[in-house]
Amino acid sequence: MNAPVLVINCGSSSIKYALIDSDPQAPRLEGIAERLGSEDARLKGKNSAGDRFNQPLPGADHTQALNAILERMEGRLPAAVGHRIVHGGEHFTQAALIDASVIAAIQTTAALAPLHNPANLAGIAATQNVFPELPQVAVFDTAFHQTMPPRAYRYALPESLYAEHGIRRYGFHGTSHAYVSQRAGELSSRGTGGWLTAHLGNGCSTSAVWNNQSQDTSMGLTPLEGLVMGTRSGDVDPGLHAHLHRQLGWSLDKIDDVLNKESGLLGLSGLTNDMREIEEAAEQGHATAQLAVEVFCYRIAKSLAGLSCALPQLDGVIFTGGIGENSPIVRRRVLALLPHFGFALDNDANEATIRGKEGKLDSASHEGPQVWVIPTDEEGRIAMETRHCLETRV
Ligand SMILES: Nc1ncnc2c1ncn2[C@@H]1O[C@H](COP(=O)(O)OP(=O)(O)O)[C@@H](O)[C@H]1O
Ligand SMILES: CC(=O)OP(=O)(O)O
Ligand SMILES: [Mg+2]
Repeated sequence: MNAPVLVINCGSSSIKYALIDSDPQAPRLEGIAERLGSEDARLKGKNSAGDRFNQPLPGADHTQALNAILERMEGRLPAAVGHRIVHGGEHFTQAALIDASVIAAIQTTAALAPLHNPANLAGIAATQNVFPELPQVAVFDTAFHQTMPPRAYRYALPESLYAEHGIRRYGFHGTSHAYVSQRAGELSSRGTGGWLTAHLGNGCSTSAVWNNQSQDTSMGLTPLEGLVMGTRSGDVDPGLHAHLHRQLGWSLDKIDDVLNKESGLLGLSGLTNDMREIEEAAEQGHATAQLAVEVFCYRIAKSLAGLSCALPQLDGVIFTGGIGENSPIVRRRVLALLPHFGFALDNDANEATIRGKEGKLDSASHEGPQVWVIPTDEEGRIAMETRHCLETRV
């Protein structure tokens, strides 16, 4: 299949897209339609010459935005559409060609990812309207983590909650953890072995990967467990919900909203969910911004140290995502909290590896576990899995 694949990552008010050729080096048409449903809706992106555009789409919904995206395809029709689907439950261990039964299965897991799955389903419906002839493939964030053993995915809860209601840890950002760990295996003298991966974007998660298979990860039943994120709290005491309800009279919806949308870096700093701005404020002496960076880094280090138990051998750590790829401060502070692991960060390499650069950050002649920055490519991996799904279907 040589024609390009259109990759769609559909959120509740945005559609990220990329048109990806079978030659991974070919330029991509990519962008984001954002603030959909509002008067400020717009389509931002770049064309094949690399020129950027920013087109207002006042009041546009998902279908109208997809039509506008189609007009930016420069006459190249995709052969298939690959959708990022956040939660696939235990139904999906790999990508699936979308039909009525796949849609029904995604609907049954929607309750477990209320922020993500309904938007992903809306994206499928809108794309089927605009491209009724094209095969559509679902690529799941959870699929890569289906190799986790029970000791990692089971909560210590009554058996029936797992057996009858699917309450277990699933993990997310699987396409990213899979891509960066595989890439490290290709680039590093260590090959595929034991890698700790830290995907630090708006959502943040860590993973322990052995021989290209996820052994454990920081997110759980939902993408709220684990690290401190832009607006998500990550781990809190499981008793917190009852406490807030009984002591402050908060409803479950309010608690859910506060933990998902008002916590994390935003909650701690009281300023913003954007790490760039928090680092600037911290630099200028802003105490809550300093605390936000400190808690953020400490929780990453604590998670990586914990996940190392899942690996028979540690070959290295990989940083990725907007923060992992661009923040030498976060990388330095996380590694400084792991002195027993034998990492040896080269400060110049750390400072220089930003803005999409791939590289190893170790001091020369270091033989311990390695430190890598590998820019993630969720879209490229989704396109690859979409092709694979269509080429191997019986
Ligand atoms: N130069 C930088 N320094 C620190 N943080 C950065 C830098 N550039 C981007 N980021 C942070 O990356 C995060 C967004 O990550 P990204 O992976 O793009 O998000 P998403 O999960 O939406 O794809 C934001 O917190 C942003 O501030
Ligand atoms: C699962 C998840 O957290 O995704 P995102 O980082 O795109 O919000
Ligand atoms: Mg991202």
